[in-house]
Amino acid sequence: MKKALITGITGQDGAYLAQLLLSKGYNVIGVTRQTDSFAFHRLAYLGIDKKIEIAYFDLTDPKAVLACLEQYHPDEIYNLAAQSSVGQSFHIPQETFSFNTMSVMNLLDGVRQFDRKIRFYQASSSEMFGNVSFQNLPIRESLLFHPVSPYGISKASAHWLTVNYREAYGIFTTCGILFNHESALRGENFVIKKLINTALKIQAGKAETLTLGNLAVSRDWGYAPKYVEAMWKMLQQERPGDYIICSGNLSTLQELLLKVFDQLGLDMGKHLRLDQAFMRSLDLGVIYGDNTKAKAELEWEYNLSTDDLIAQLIADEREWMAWGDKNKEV
Ligand SMILES: C[C@H]1O[C@H](OP(=O)(O)OP(=O)(O)OC[C@H]2O[C@@H](n3cnc4c(=O)[nH]c(N)nc43)[C@H](O)[C@@H]2O)[C@@H](O)[C@@H](O)C1=O
Repeated sequence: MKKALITGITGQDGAYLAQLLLSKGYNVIGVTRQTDSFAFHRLAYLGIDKKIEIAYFDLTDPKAVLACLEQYHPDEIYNLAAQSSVGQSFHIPQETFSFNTMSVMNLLDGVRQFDRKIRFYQASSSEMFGNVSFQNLPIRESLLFHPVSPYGISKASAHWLTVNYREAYGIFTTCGILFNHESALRGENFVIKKLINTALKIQAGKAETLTLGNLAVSRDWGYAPKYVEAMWKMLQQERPGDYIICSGNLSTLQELLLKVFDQLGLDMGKHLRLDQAFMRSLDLGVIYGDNTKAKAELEWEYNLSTDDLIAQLIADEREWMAWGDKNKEV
């Protein structure tokens, strides 16, 4: 039985990836610093909270990382732990940068010291590219990084650390450069989750207003459960590489907002407010990617249109909210 260590197990991607690996017969160990039971609500929702062994420690402590590797000796490590909010990274830049780089350094160096045959996946991000000129769209793996947020800068550093351990020590390390990927398990501060969750509450008479920031941003939005499949595929290849994982579809936030309000029969004029507080010091205008390499080399499939995505997210959110109502104590 293969053993996988997933850091960031309590987040959206950690939960879906754990579900996928369990379905493939893996023994899954999840790493987290959080001890309150609410932290595990995503795993409970998927019905897998009792199937995962949890290791509680801080990834910024190199001794604790090495001890964990020695204790569990995983075949594969999926490093998903991060301060993942771009907006928040402008308010807590030191914490974002130090956690998002030192955690990766400690894991990679732990692998180097303990067992170089352990395979390592790093969660890189489209935020590393920053604002891209029109002729460089759609973004491919070869494009130079020019991040424009403390988060993007931390992810670019972590990305190059991961490449360096591959080149310097021959360790099988791979980076998945993921564009925005959404689901009902997304944190509530991310915009698509906030939009759909609030719109459903407005429809049910449980909320009155949706407050957003910049609606003009264009992004490549995708469905998270499909994206974790690519993470697993990356670690099953003969040779390690870095892959863009995206939908290839481009929409403005305003277009998505209109589609959601339209599907739920809501009046924008009545329920939408704009607030400067949700605008960023620097934001990405238009960004979308080219997933050709992932589709060809990993045989990764992604066929959802933006309309399919919205319909799926609304259906999933309804199920998630109903589960939350029934499991208030979780
Ligand atoms: C690939 C990347 O994807 C995610 O980062 P993100 O793109 O910043 O995601 P988000 O949902 O916070 O913002 C998307 C856009 O929506 C705009 N926006 C407008 N109004 C609100 C608003 O009210 N809230 C938020 N959060 N954003 C808003 C906001 O200004 C931004 O342009 C993370 O997974 C990250 O870890 C990652 O790697």
